[in-house]
Amino acid sequence: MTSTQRIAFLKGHGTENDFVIVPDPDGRLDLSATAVARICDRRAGVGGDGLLHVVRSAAHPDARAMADEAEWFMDYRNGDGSIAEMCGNGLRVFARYLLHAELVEAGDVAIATRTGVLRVHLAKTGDVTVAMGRAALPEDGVVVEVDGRSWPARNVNMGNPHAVAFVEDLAHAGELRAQPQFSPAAVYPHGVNIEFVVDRGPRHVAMRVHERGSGETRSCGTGACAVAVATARRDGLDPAVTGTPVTYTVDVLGGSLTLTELPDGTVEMTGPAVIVAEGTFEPEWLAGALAS
Ligand SMILES: N[C@@H](CCC[C@H](N)C(=O)O)C(=O)O
Repeated sequence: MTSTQRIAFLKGHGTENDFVIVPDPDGRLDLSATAVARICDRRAGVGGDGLLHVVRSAAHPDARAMADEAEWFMDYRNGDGSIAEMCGNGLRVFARYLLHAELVEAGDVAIATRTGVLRVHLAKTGDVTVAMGRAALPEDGVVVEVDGRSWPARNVNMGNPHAVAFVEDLAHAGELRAQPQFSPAAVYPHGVNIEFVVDRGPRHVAMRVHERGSGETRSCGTGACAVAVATARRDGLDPAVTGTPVTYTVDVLGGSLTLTELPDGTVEMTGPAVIVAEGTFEPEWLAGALAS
């Protein structure tokens, strides 16, 4: 890229988990962690919880092997520039962008991610449904602690790591300006996303989340999946045993998501995905960010 080129970006969100979308079909941009953090900076950059780098699978080393199955790769980055395996809200927004840019047609779309190829059902408008794969729930005796209170937490892996703690009051999670303490540290060698959950009614819960690499966000799609599965097990429900799908509504600060666990153990997530704005980076500013 030369400093005179105008590079486009878009802004989007899914239940107010917001993303800078950077289309780069041929994988020409070298997005270092520092460059991503500068773009996601809410005061000195565009601002977002994370960044969705839109690249053809064939043009990215992490996705080349999936190119026959999925033309597009979601190269997701957290707001601090770190790479995460998966982002559920991001995947809905990514799919909405592909349709918006006429890169795919409405219907069923396969998208490559760092957890493999995932399938998205995309109507021309409205909510997006994503097949998020299976949750793994190893029994690890995880404990989460905030401001002197502690709770046992369920370790749930949705491609990325989660600790789900059931609390009496979401305010007990505190200000979530920093990562809550957790133990044993060895369970999460690469960090963890931590969800705090309260009951709202039958098969209906609410959560707050502290995300690895982004801080407190107003929603986390993989977190909502983890919460739905952890709540189902707490409630004595397991679709793999009963053969009956189980659906939970999970309220997040930025809206509501619907999660269904199917008898084959996979989880479907349905929720909004909104493109908010389109623009171009100032070439000099972007050149500085990319060089940092
Ligand atoms: N907000 C995302 C999760 C993004 C990745 C996460 N912060 C991690 O590091 O694992 C979602 O909607 O799933």
